[in-house]
Amino acid sequence: METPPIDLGSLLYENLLAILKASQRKIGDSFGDSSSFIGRLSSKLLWKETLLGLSLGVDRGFFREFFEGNDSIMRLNYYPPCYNPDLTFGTGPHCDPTSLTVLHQDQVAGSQVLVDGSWRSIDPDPHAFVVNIGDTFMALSNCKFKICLHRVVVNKKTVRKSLVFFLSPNMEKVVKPPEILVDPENPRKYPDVGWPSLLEFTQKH
Ligand SMILES: O=C(O)CCC(=O)C(=O)O
Ligand SMILES: [Fe+2]
Repeated sequence: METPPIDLGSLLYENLLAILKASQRKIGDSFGDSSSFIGRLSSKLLWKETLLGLSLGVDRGFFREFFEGNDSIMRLNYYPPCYNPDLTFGTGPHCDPTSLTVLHQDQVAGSQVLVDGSWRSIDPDPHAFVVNIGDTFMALSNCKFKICLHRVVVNKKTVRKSLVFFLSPNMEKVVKPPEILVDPENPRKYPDVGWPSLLEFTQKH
């Protein structure tokens, strides 16, 4: 009998939403609670073992092991209105050094991504998360997944807020793709690199 296809998009969305809802109550309580939330979010993200693992054909244990004891962080961004929005950015063009970024924006537009040489807005949608590939995941996937350059523009009138979760390995980890992603046609694109060195390199270049 054929197994019904998994709706990975819904699975991801339902999981993230449940965890974020729980966190909104908890973050107000104390920092201790918010850090335990980060632990839960990173260990329960089904997609890091299913969506990404499946699409790469990588054994699910690989990501579980790589992200064990991860040093993920959460950032709350606040962009005040700007008198001269054409002269500055909320956040200048950059790629995230971390593995994966899960972003939830409020109803104010501002996030943009570079596609084929032009900047495109990511329309705010309360029912959607924006998921970015970071440098670490690009190296881990032997460049099968690509980083994306993004930025935030500001506006004259309205405050903008966003909530960002950065999935990162712990500082002991060496970033190295699984063997299944390396063969003579797809040689290693990067040498083995410790996560702290990769982080430092991405911040300096
Ligand atoms: O606020 C946003 O939409 C994006 C923020 C961002 O790119 C970041 O915090 O790395
Ligand atoms: Fe970013």
